[in-house]
Amino acid sequence: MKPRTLFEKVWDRHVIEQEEGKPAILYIDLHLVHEVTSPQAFDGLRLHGRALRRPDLTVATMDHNVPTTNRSLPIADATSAAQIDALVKNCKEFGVQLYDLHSPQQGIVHVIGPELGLTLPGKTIVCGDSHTSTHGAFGALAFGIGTSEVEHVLATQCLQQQKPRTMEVRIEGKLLPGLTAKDIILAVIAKIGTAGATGTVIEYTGEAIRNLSMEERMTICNMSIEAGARAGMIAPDETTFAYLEGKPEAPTGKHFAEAKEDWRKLATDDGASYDQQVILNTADIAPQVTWGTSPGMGTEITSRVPGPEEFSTESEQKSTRRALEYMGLIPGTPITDIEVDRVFIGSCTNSRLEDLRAAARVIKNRQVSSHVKAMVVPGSQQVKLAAEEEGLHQIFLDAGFEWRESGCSMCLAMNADTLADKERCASTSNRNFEGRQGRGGRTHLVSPMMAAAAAIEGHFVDIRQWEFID
Ligand SMILES: CC(C)[C@H](C(=O)O)[C@@H](O)C(=O)O
Ligand code: SF4
Repeated sequence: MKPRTLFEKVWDRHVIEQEEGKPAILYIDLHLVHEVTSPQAFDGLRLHGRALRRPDLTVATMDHNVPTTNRSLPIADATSAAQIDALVKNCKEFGVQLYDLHSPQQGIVHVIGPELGLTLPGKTIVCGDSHTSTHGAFGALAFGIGTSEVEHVLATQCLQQQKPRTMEVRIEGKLLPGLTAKDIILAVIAKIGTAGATGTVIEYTGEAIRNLSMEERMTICNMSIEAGARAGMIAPDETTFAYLEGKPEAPTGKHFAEAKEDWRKLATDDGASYDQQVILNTADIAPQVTWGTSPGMGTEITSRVPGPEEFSTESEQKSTRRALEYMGLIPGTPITDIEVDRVFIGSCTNSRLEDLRAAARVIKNRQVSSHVKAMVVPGSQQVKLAAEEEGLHQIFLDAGFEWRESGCSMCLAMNADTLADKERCASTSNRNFEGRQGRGGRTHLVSPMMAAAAAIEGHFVDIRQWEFID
């Protein structure tokens, strides 16, 4: 048989029908649902008198709209309250397991899937959410779908899909202290651009990737979509299996051993080829800070804010000019001179236990700068609890951070957590679009360590040169 990539193997296992020149029909193993992109889909089912094809393969949580403060109070925002109520009602009516506002397993959909062991190697996973690519860290084929497709999957458990092309992103070298998975993926996007991987599924390979923990791998796959890719994947290995063993929904005992043998077969075969290839070495990557209004507008902490003339095309020059104006930045300013008003540690990119540990290590026995307001929003209630058991919350609170309940929060400001006009934020999230964290708000994407150091110093600092206890 012709050597195949990880993506091709998972794809082949799920094609139900493939007519020449047409999209394939894929079987979907897991459908994750949240409150923003599901109400119309459930309405559609009702309208056509349809039931759910596989309620047992459908799991819902509420994350985008949920308050991160006291949850016993009613939700003030009418749209948020309506979406949350609709999800409760729909899940009840259609028999879907829901982790609601008061569930100990509630959290951002891409954080709870892996932590519950729902996300497994070789699965096809969809959700009405672009960052579904996160789950590819386990060697699943996981991608975001639109609301009409959500309805289609609810009704049929299948999806029409054009076969994507493949791209290998190989990261060579080792990660030195201060450099993180977030810096790798921001550097990849800065290099290839936000459309660089359009129409492809990325497979991340190389020594640096193999040495990453599962949580770090999720950070990488999470942002694949910001490079334009359909999905990002990493071949499952011992790190993956160790993470999954004992997770509530993962196979157990003999079944786990059998599953492991099967999952091992998913790795890309020797001699398989990709349609495109990008190679980076960690030696050439420094901690990253975005300066503009797209995740590709990023640079190194040791660098300066670029000017429009540094870009070759007229359209790049125009978008740079506009981004600098929106961000209130002057070309030539050293990145380390940029002062921040707010720090947000959270989102499905960087709100897991290891992220919180990394940030806590930086801030321990220090104080948040007097002109900065900083908050930590754990990705799930389970992350929150685990962090509290280790005393991380106390480190954050002692330093002057707020410690909140889990959800998307200020990643996209659909709840009450927003930036004010012109407020500047060091954020561990994945999108820095205009208005993303609140109208007129200015977002700089960074790693949790870099965000923590910015909270303390009040401006960006090179974490590698900054003294912190390791
Ligand atoms: C609300 C949802 C549709 C959206 C997405 O698809 O990604 C959100 O999660 C985001 O990060 O912008
Ligand atoms: S945390 Fe942000 S990126 Fe992730 S699902 Fe929520 S809104 Fe989207």
